[in-house]
Amino acid sequence: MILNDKSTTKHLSCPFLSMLKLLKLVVIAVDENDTHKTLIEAIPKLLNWIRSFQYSEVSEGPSIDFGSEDGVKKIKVSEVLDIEEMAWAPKYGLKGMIDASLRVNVKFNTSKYNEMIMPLEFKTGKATNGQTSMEHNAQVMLYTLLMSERYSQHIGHGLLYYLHTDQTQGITVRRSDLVGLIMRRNELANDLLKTTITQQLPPMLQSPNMCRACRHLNVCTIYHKAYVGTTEGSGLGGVFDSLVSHLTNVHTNFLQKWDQLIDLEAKEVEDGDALNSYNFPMKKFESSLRNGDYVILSTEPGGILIATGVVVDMSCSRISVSLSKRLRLPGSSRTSQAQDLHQQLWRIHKDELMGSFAIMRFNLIQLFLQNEQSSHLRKMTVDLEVPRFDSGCQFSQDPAIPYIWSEKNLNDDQRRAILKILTAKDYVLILGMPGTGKTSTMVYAVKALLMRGSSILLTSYTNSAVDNLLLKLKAQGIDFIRIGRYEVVHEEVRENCLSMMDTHGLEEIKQRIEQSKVVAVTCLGITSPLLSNKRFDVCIMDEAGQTTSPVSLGPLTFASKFVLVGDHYQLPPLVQSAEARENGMAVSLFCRLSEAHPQAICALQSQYRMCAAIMELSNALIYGHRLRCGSSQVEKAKIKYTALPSGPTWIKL
Ligand SMILES: Nc1ncnc2c1ncn2[C@@H]1O[C@H](COP(=O)(O)OP(=O)(O)OP(=O)(O)O)[C@@H](O)[C@H]1O
Repeated sequence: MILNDKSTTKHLSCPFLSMLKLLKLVVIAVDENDTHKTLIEAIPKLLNWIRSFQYSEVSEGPSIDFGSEDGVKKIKVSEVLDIEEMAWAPKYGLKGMIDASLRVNVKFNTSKYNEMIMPLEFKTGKATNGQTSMEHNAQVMLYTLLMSERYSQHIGHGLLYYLHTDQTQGITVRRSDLVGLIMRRNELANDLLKTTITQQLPPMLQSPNMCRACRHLNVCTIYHKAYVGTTEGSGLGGVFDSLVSHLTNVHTNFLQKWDQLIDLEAKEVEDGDALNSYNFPMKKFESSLRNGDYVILSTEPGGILIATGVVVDMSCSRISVSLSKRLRLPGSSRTSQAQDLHQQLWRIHKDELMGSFAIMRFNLIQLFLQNEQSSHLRKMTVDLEVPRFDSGCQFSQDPAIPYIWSEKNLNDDQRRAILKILTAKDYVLILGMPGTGKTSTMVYAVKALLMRGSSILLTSYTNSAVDNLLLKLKAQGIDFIRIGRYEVVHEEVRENCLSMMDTHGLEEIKQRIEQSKVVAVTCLGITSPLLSNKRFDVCIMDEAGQTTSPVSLGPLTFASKFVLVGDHYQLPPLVQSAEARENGMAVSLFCRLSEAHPQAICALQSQYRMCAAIMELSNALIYGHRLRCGSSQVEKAKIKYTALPSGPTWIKL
């Protein structure tokens, strides 16, 4: 069926629409019809490739040029071992994802065919000469190295297929080329290592032609300015100045400080107990893994990376990981595959690249880019400029103000907090002591902002805090979109996840996101492609007192003003490295802004969770008697306890 043009096109194009929904192709900002057309046009070429290269007893296979040393060879593909194979070689410090891993029969000068394993790399563009072609060749050569390690055999050839020109090129690996590539890799690794030890970055290339076209130019120049500082050192003259002239010493010190703190914390986590290995079935285990964590699966012993996935379920004896494709051990035969997988001892560890540190670094650098949004956020969070508020009299026509005054479910503190949010031009800090109705206040703040027509990004560090707020919004009949992986979202909120909605194609997805006034996501979920290019009037962040600054900054970049809700008297952000903690990593943005501008704080002090005697303990120890009971019922509340005849002897009434 796969080799029949019509049915393959039909087969591949039908699930395409639903695939679009799942893959959230909104990110690449392409027209759905164009994408569809590209795919449909590619299918005949791919089928043709498969037809001509597939193994046959009768045909010789196409002739492929493997370069001056090996010349032209006839080749036939006898088996596709894997597609998108994760190849990771800790020995060389390299990893990659191979488009297709093939078993190939190659006819050398004799009449005999030799069986070989080789990588096939697809390129959608043309075969060019110059730099690009060199990069493609180097990529395939490195894949052969990774595959040699993975399949425990020497792999010395590879294939490159250019879809645009329908050309297949053979690549013969020369030892000298590999040595050159490994040396470049080592130079890079050495520079990175030096950076972590001496806090000095490698020099810039100082090549205006190459640098101007480089997509990392912004980030590279910002780091260069922070660590080295000079225009001469950049080798880019005026271009460098135009990219970084907006950065002051305060900015570069901030960037350096947080960059180093993130390094310290990342090092601690990597060296610490983030690695967990389990055997199937598992004995009882202790783990720092959580549902929803991105993980890497590798074999033990050997440390060969097999797959990446997401933890979807955990109990004390079992861990379930959702994988994007079938699990397969390289070198294992089809017949023994199931048994080999079962007998394998597995190592499962957190994929930190997909995790918080990469996002923290990304957020940090975003703050220093030269654009209007970054500039405003920088003024507030780095320069600590005084936050501005409108005077209430400007809002005589604003429906949100009378609504808040008339809302009976709010107490005075909560009302004052929401009015402050409505009048803020930059940001507000809501200090919510325990049980004082932070969540309820956020719900009514959302209602009031919606009356004004504002768009709102709701966020928090944990999925549970985001969903807790959403459940209350739902109870009030407020519509929202929840961005996040289905498995980690509260089941009553799942129908608000885009992947669960009945949408028809990209345009509708884009429209729904565009039109939705309330979008909710965790602080680390902001890298979702669905949020690219989306702007909000306000970002409301819960648990802000427990979230580190570089994590908090991410969601704030999406909005014109922000509301941080938290209580820095409760738990600070969790920081594992003692050195990072001592140097300020556990000081949240909420805490920093509270200390810099107490006038931006609105405190919720009436609590509904503790009777007077219990509250007094919190008051005496932490809150300096600012906490009060929200009602006399709360104040006098008592638990009615009826002692059971066999009840614990230590409880005495
Ligand atoms: N204005 C109010 N009048 C009466 N009860 C209220 C009021 N505001 C909140 N509550 C009640 O107080 C309790 C705590 O509210 P909520 O969960 O919103 O507080 P929180 O500050 O988010 O809690 P936490 O300290 O766990 O973060 C809830 O039972 C809620 O119904």
